[in-house]
Amino acid sequence: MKLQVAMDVLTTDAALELAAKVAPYVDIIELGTPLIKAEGLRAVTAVKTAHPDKTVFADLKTMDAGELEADMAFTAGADLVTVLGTAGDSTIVGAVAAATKHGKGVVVDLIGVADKVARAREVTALGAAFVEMHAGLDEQAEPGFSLATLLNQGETARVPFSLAGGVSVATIASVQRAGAKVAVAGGAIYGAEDPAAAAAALRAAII
Ligand SMILES: O=C([C@H](O)CO)[C@H](O)[C@H](O)COP(=O)(O)O
Repeated sequence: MKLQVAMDVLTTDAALELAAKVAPYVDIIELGTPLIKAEGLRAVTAVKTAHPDKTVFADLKTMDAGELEADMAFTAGADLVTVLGTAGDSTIVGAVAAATKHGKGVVVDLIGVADKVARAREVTALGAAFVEMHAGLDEQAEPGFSLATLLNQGETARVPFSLAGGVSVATIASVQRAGAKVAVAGGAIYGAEDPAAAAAALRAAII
């Protein structure tokens, strides 16, 4: 299983500083949606330039204009971009067309999708590289939130998936047991006093 750091910081400088600390321990470096909204795709170019050997993931959460937005991000240096699973099929097909043109990939983020298992299968058939079983920061803060539902949905879907929803050292082994190809960790890394040590601990917890 691969490890992805989600950089939900708000400036390119902070992203570059964080990426430099954690790069030795992660496979995929994600520029979070708030970062891209704050800094634009120049942040993607800056991170890819600093880490050409890493997979750079632009969390665009595209809902429309799939081909255009994906093309913009791939041109800026992204290797993977996200499109929302709640988007129409034509948006996902458009983004996949851009990915094919650039030799890159589309990840479909299932945040907010009611039937994640069914949608995961549909978008995989449309050409998604993998889906993201995702509970966002707001959903994680809701009373009664549990990672167990996401783990179960990932296992049940039987398609390639990543998992994001407050993944920590305590839970990353369960993410791997559920069959995820990528574990995504944001707050557990960027919120730690020592992000490099936190990333190293997550890496070490992968069996
Ligand atoms: O995608 C994310 C969220 O929508 C804000 O951009 C997070 O990066 C993702 O949830 C992973 O972060 P943690 O949940 O803090 O691990």
